[in-house]
Amino acid sequence: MSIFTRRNHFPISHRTFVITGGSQGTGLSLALLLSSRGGNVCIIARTQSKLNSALEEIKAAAKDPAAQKFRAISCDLTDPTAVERGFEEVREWCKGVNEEGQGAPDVVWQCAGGTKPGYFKNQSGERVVQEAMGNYVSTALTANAALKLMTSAPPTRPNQPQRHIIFTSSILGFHPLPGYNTYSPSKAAIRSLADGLRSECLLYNISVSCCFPATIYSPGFEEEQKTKPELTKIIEGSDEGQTCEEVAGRCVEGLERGEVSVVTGWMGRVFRGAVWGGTPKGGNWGTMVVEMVVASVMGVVWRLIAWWLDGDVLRYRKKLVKEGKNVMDAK
Ligand SMILES: NC(=O)C1=CN([C@@H]2O[C@H](COP(=O)(O)OP(=O)(O)OC[C@H]3O[C@@H](n4cnc5c(N)ncnc54)[C@H](OP(=O)(O)O)[C@@H]3O)[C@@H](O)[C@H]2O)C=CC1
Ligand SMILES: CCCCCCCCCCCCCCCC(=O)[C@@H](N)CO
Repeated sequence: MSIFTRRNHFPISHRTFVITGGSQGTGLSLALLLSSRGGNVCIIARTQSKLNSALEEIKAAAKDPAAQKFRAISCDLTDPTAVERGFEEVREWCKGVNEEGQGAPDVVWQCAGGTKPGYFKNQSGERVVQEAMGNYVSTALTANAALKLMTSAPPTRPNQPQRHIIFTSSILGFHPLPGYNTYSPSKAAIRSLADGLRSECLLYNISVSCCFPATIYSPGFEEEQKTKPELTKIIEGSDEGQTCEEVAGRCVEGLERGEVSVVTGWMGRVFRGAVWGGTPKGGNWGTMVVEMVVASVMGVVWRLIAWWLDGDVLRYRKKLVKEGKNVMDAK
């Protein structure tokens, strides 16, 4: 951590990035940002057609199109065999990108994930499994494959910046909300994995960070709105939301400052402060002091927020009863 200097902890130019979920939404915005700053970018997602059009956009955004390299890999990250195969492709691609033929990327940034919100009892058993797979299991498999690659091809350049694995959780990974109960536990599990790996990866000199965005107006969010219960929309109403570009930019800024738990706005700060825990937050001394103040205030204030959030649920129940609706059938 820098005390007096402002070292950039997240150099981009000439480095090699793998972005899961890079075919749309936040992952695509990140890929575009990294490309425009001179990074080599490989995106991973399932749907080939979306990968193709995203790759064209990413190439068009390049800072130095003649020198930068790009790749799209179709892979279902919930399937261990597919992940192994996908990362073999990453290894081969990296060998061609790095001057020294290093068969590993500098950064693996995980953005794949999503949810179909709904009351938990209304979700199918398959949905419960799918969300655990699509959010937590896919992330764990990707981190596993990324670490295998990074440790089998150690850095060879003098003063090569630390390799880096970046996770994407959500503020719901700090504290869950009604309507998101197939999703929030997976995002909390991602937070736990990031915490555990951050410590374990000190062994290999590999950095691990985790980003915690709030509402992002992405294609995934548009889909969410179709099944989201009215109650969830009411509770979420106090969050302004951000565009994909804004979230991508804020995450990169946080990483440049050396933050380990990266939030993208004040809502994120509040949630992170409520779940202070033992995770180092990173960043400089100034931000650390601010975080400590937020955390100590939140220790008290979160009691009130939790009470207010439960109040939203109870008020909504009252409203349904008053309208003569069956609460058990709420959707
Ligand atoms: N939108 C929001 O409000 C918030 C989102 N987040 C998190 O941020 C991340 C990005 O979200 P958002 O921008 O909404 O993303 P989108 O839902 O718009 O896009 C998701 C991306 O992930 C890919 N993907 C999904 N499942 C898999 C899979 N099994 N294997 C490979 N790729 C997969 C999709 O491509 P394809 O379907 O072709 O595979 C797509 O590229 C997610 O992890 C999300 O949970 C966090 C906070 C808020
Ligand atoms: C003074 C402070 C008051 C705090 C009150 C709490 C308000 C709750 C805002 C919830 C926002 C939900 C973001 C969900 C993001 C997400 O991950 C999903 N969209 C899935 O993609």
